[in-house]
Amino acid sequence: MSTAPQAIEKPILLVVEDDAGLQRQLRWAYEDYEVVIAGDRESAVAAMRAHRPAVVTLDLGLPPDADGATEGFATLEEILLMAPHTKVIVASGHGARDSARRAIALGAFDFYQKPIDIDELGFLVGRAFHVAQIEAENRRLAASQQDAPLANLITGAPEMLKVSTMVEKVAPTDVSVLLLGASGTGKEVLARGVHLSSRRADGPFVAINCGAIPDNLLEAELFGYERGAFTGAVKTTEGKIELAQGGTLFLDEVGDIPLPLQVKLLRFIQERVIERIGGRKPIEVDTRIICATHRNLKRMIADGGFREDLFYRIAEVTISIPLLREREGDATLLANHFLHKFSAGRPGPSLRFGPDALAAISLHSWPGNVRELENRVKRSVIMADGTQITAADMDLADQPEAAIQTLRDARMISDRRTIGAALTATSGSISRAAKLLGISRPTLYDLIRELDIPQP
Ligand SMILES: Nc1ncnc2c1ncn2[C@@H]1O[C@H](COP(=O)(O)OP(=O)(O)OP(=O)(O)O)[C@@H](O)[C@H]1O
Repeated sequence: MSTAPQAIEKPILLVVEDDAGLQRQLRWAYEDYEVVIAGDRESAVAAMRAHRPAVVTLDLGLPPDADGATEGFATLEEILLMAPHTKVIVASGHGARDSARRAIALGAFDFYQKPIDIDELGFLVGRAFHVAQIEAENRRLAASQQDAPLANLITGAPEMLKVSTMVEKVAPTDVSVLLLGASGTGKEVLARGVHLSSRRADGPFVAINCGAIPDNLLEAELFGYERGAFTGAVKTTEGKIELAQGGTLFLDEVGDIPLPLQVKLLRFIQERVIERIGGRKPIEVDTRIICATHRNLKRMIADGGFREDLFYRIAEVTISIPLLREREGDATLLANHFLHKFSAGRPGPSLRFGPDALAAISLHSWPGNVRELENRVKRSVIMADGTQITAADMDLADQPEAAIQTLRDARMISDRRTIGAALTATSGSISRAAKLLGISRPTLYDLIRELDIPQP
């Protein structure tokens, strides 16, 4: 039994040519393409709309200006306006090099001189299809990378890969997520990642740093107010919660919200309804809440600074983000990423890190985490003379001090890691974790406090 050969779709080549003889010749010349012919600007534009060819050959001498090039240029411009990535090969009459040059300046891909040599034109057409295909593939790749929810998260460290896997798992669900991490560790990057991989990705992502807004203004920022609600309330204003309707609300530094406001926030989370300050109308808001803090909320609960009921509402899933110095290799990786970002478009030869800068990057303890690294690289791009960035350009020249600090840090890092793992393995049970670690419960408590270890 024989199977019918599968029809392979040929790429479409649009030939814009008014000469009937040449039209016939070209129609049969290229068997690798589906040739579509157009004799003037109007039919060329119609064919573009109908077929979206990747490659077009265009005779500049089109009616009503068959002896000039105005109609040809107008057609070229319309094609590129409609589909800027089209590869247009223009045909110019003998001795019309200026026209060819102008066509290239307008965005034509290439040109050839009449009379037509079918083989030569075939070669140009083949090359144009090849380039068009590579460019289309690059655009597709770039778009898919841009759209990837965690595209902005640069990391090679296993600890962070675990974090991004967790983000990908919780994102499609509607659970509340609490991100625990020191300043500059990328909490907002991850919160955005959760939003972008969720069903709310088309809705707004509204971020508010509760620690940066004075207590007396925070309520108005979050809940909004009606005109005349207080002195200075000149017009009704929506709060951040309302602005996050249909999307995600990111409450950064949630531990900084004062207790009375915590009560109001809890009520919103339970009832999904808010009232603006000075307003009487309940407003329903459908939003997902992601919180973050660098504080130890469990300790705050014990000290009476944070409501336990609110904690359980905002922390259905908790994700702990490691410090930059705990992510092996990431400081160098990120430094190169930021160097690339900040030196793009800079005139002169490309910059790279010199050996002392690279040593400083891996020895420094990065108390300000990724944000500090980003700022230091930005600074170094401005300060660098020549092509090599030095440790001094990053303001990291005091190596011995950094190294000594690193030894102490190394112990802390290892202690944090081991204790964190024991707590995770025992689902946060202090007595079982202490047993696993071979230390007493009070010692473990002390270490948790001293090393500021978030508890799962
Ligand atoms: N893994 C990463 N890859 C690339 N850029 C990152 C990464 N982590 C953080 N950044 C960048 O570092 C800066 C700080 O990150 P982000 O604002 O997310 O941190 P944060 O933990 O929310 O900080 P803060 O607690 O101070 O608000 C941002 O410019 C962010 O784009």
